[in-house]
Amino acid sequence: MAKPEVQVAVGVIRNAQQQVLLALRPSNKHQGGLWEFPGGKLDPGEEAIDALKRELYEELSITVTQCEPLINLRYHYPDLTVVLAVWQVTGFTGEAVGAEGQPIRWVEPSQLQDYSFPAANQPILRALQLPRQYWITPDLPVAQLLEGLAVAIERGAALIQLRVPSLAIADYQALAQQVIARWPTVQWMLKHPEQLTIAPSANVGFHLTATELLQLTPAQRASLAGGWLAASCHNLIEVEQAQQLQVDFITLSPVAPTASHPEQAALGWSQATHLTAQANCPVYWLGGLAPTQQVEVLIDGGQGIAAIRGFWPNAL
Ligand SMILES: Nc1nc2c([nH]c(=O)n2[C@@H]2O[C@H](COP(=O)(O)OP(=O)(O)OP(=O)(O)O)[C@@H](O)[C@H]2O)c(=O)[nH]1
Ligand SMILES: [Mg+2]
Repeated sequence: MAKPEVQVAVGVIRNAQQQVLLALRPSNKHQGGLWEFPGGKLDPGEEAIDALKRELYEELSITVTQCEPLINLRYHYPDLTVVLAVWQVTGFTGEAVGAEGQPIRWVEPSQLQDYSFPAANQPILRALQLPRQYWITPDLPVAQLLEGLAVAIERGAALIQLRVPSLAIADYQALAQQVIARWPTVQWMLKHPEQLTIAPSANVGFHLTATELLQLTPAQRASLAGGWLAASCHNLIEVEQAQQLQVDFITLSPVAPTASHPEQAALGWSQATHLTAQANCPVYWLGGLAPTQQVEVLIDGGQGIAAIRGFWPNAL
């Protein structure tokens, strides 16, 4: 018999202190005894956003006034497949209470890793830690690059891929060490580690090309576990490989035609939406997008936008 599949709307609720609300699932329920983001199943014919509002009123006695999509996930438990539409709730009225008798708790985002969640929730935790913009460096001479980085970081760049293909590996390694030391609060994504002697850590991860992703073995993946691992994807095979190897997030490109790669066929918006729905991890859309299109990307399931020219202060 086919496994049942349930559609679920889930809210990551933030209060004014930016804490996140967790509820304890009753022990007699599916995934009981674990902490959850409040929410519940869609009624037949109900839209996810309406189910979110209804469930949060029923379970917590709050009325949602402002929210934005965070991530859409499909997860196969042994007994059940869940399709989670996860929203970030940034405005609500009323005071949250455990209206069904469930214990609730406001938690600092940095403390979320101390709680046990259903297995489906891992990508939600990653999406929460990642910003909406993924900055990719243009291939510039080092002095100009450092100048641009200083401005970008000043403007809020928090996740940056150091991509400088024209640099020899020794020079790239020196530059990477320099920027990590100078801007330790930035999350740096470096190129493939086999050529580098920098280890993954809390603020240093690696971004694989699609070719590197397709060649990555589970053992190599395990050796990269100390930091974020990302990969560039352009089609379903790569997206599935990323999922298989539990890559933390991906870029999907090119969404629209770009000046830099005019020969590459663009995915187009609907294919990008389709691949994002298959990814089960945070997806940054890349290529031919303006930063102002961020809202549309979020609505269609993306984590946000990745860009080179679109973000960089002096990239052109
Ligand atoms: N609410 C919620 N459900 C989750 C999360 N993660 C996760 O895998 N689920 C799964 O999603 C499914 C639906 O959740 P639910 O039990 O809240 O549904 P509900 O409020 O409609 O409850 P009910 O079945 O008592 O009417 C469950 O199988 C649950 O295990 C999460 O973070 N929050
Ligand atoms: Mg529920």
